[in-house]
Amino acid sequence: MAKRILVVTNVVTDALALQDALRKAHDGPYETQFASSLSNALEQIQKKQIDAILVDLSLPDSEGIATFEALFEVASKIPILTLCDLDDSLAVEAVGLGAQGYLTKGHFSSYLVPQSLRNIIQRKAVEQAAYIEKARAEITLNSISDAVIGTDMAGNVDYLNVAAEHMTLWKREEAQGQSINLVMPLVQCENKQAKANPIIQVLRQDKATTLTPGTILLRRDGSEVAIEDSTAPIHDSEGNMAGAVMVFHDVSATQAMAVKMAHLAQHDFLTNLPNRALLNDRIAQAIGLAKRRETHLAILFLDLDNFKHINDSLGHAIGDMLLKSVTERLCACVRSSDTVSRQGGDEFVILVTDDKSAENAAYTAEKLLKSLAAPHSINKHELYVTTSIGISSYPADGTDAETLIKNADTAMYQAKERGRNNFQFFKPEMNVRAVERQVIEANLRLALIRNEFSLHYQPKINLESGAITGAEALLRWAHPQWGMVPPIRFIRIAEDCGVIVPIGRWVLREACAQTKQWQDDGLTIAAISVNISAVEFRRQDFVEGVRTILAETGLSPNCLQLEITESVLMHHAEGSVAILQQLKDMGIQLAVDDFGTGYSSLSYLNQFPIDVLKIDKSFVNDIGASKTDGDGGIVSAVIAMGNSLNQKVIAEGIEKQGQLSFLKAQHCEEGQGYIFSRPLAAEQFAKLLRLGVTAHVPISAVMPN
Ligand SMILES: Nc1nc2c(ncn2[C@@H]2O[C@@H]3COP(=O)(O)O[C@H]4[C@@H](O)[C@H](n5cnc6c(=O)[nH]c(N)nc65)O[C@@H]4COP(=O)(O)O[C@H]3[C@H]2O)c(=O)[nH]1
Repeated sequence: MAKRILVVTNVVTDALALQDALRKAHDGPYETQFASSLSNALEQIQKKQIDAILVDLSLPDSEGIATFEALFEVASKIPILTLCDLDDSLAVEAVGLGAQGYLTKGHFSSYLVPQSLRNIIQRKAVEQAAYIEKARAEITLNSISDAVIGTDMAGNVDYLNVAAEHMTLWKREEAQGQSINLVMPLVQCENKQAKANPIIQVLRQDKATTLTPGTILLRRDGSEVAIEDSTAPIHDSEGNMAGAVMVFHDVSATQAMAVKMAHLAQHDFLTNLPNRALLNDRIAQAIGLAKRRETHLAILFLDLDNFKHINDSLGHAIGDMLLKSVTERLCACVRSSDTVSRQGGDEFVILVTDDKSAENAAYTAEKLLKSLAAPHSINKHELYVTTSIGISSYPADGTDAETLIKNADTAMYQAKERGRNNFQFFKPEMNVRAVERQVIEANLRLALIRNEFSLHYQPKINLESGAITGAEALLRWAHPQWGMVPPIRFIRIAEDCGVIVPIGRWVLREACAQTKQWQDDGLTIAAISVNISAVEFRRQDFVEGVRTILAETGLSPNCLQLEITESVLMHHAEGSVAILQQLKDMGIQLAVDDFGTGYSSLSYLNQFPIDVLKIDKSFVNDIGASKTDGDGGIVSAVIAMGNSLNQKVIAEGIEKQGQLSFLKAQHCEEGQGYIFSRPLAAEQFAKLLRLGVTAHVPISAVMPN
C-alpha cells in the first residue's frame, strides 16, 4: 500500500521539489498531500491516516519550535522530519523533542528524501512495537501473583514487580540500586541461619538455580514468609550476562496445608487424639526404647460401657461432646509422655510408657475408672458413663503393637463380662474365651434366621393362694451342633454386638403371641414377663416397638410385664422415668429385676412408676445360709420397702422349703423358683395352667421337668 506523506510548507518550490523527489523514488509508491498552514495540517491529520510528516517550522499561522510541538501533540505516533536551512538549530531542538530527523532545504534529492522517509517510518514502527512489548511485559508482571525481582551484574536490584513489593515490603523506587541481600535477606527455616541469595550464585555461575526447601524470606518489617523460587541469568543481545531475575512465591499456606494434612492423617478428627496409625508408630518406638533400657510398657484398652445407649437416645451431637469430655479426663490421668488414642467409636487405647510394674498400670486404670465415673455435664444433661479396661504389658503379653493391642482388647472383654466398670490384666487363657465370643457372635446372627430360638416359661406363684399368676418368658437357644446354649453365655455378647435388638423384638412378639393364644384357648394367665436388656431399653424406638407388637398380637397391655434390671434403670435415672411413664401410660406393668444388686437411689425408686420389685435370687439363696445375710434381713427389708411404696414384691430363685416358709412369713406376695417349677416349654406350661396347681403342692411334684 502506498505510504501517505503529508508535506507542510507554504514555500511552493520546496513543495514541488519534494513532490518531484517522491514521484521519482524507487521504493515508492508515495502518495503526497500538502498543507500550507499548521491549521490545515492538523485538519488533515485528523481526517486521514498519515505515515510520515515533512514540516517547515515557519508557517503563516505558526512559527518556530511551537509548530513542531503543536504537530507532535496530536501526531506523536507519526514520524516527523523538519525541513530546515543549513545550520538550523531549531531542527536539532525538534529532534530533542521527538522529531525523527530533518531534511536540508535545497537538497531534496529523489534518493535522499525517500530513504529518510523509509528510515523514519521503519524506526517509528520498531519503537512502537518495542513500546507495546514493554507495556505488555510490565502489565503482565504486575498482574501475576508470583513475585519477580531483578538485579544488575553487581547484585543490585533494578526491578521489582508489585507482588515482589508486597512480599519484601520494599517499594520499587526504594529498592532500586540496593543490594539484593538487603532487599531479600533469606534464612533457613529450622535454624534461622542466614542463606546465600540464589541471585548471587546465578551471577557467579551464569546458570539457573532454585532455592532449597525450607527457605524463609525476612521481610522489611521483620516478619517471615516461606518461599520457593527459581532464579535465572539475563543475557544481552550478544549473549553476555547482564543480570539475574528471581521469580518466587509465598508457600506458607501450602506448607501449613501440608502440615495440617499430615496431622489429619495421624489424628482422630473429633477428639484430635492420635489415631490407630500414630499409636502403632508410638508403640513401636516405645518397644524399641523399652528393649534397650530393659523396661516395661503397658497398653490399656478402654471401651465405654454405655456409650451406645447415650448416643442412641440423646443423639450424636451429645455423644460427640461426651467423647470429648471423656478425652479430657483420660488425658488428665496420664503423663504427657504417654499416648491416649482413639481407635474409633467409644474405644480408646492408652500407651503407658516406662511402666515399672504391673501395679503402676493398675494404679493408672483405677485413676481412669474413678475419673470417668464422675458425671459429665453436657448440654444440661448429667451423663454417667463407665468404662471397662483391659491391660496388656510388654514384653510379657506381646512384643509388637498388634499383639499387645489385641490382648488388651481381649482383657477388656473380660472386664465387661466381669460386670463392667473394672479393669482386667490379660491372661493367655482369655484368648480362648475371645475366640469363643467371636464364634458365638457369628452364630447368634444366624440363629434368628435359622429359627434356633424358643421361649421357656417359668411360672410365678401367689405365695398365699398358690395360684399361678403369670410366667417369665426366658430365651432358649438350641444350636444345631452345641445343643442348648444358656442365656448367660450369649445375652451379654448379643448386647455388645447389638443383635440383642432383633432378638429382643422376637422374644417380645413370641411371648405376647403365645400368651394371647393361651388366653384365646381359655387358659387363665394374668401376665407374661419379658426381660428387657439395657440396649433395647435405651433405643429411641423402644416404646413404639412395644406398642406395635401389642397391637399386632392383640395382647392387652396390662397382661404384659416388662422386667428391667435395677442397674439399667438407675444408670440414667432421669431418662428412665420418662420411658417408664410412657410404658405405664399404655397400661403395661413394670418390674425391677435383680433388685438389691444395684445401687438404687430411693428418691428415684419413688419416682419410677414401678409395679413390682423382684428380689434377686442371690438374696433368696442366702436365707438360712450361714452367710452375711443368713437371717434374710435384706429380703425382709425389701419386702417392707415394697409394701410401703405400694409395690408388689416377688422373690426369685426359691429352691428350698425353708426359703419359701421365710418368704411367706414375711408376707412376700409372689415367688418364682425351682421349688415350684423350672422354666418349661410352651406346651408343658399350658398343661400346667390346665392343672391349676397350687403353691402348697410344689409343681415339681405334679409336673415332670
Ligand atoms: N439357680 C436358680 N435359678 C433359677 C431358679 N428359678 C429360676 N432360675 C433362673 O434364673 C433366671 C431368671 O432370669 P433373670 O434373672 O431374668 O436372668 C436371665 C436374664 O437376665 C437373661 N435372659 C433370659 N432370657 C432373656 C431374654 O429373653 N431377654 C433378655 N434380655 N435377657 C434374658 O438371662 C438370665 C438367665 O436366664 P436363665 O438361664 O433362663 O435363668 C433364669 C431362670 O432359669 C432357681 O430356683 N434357682
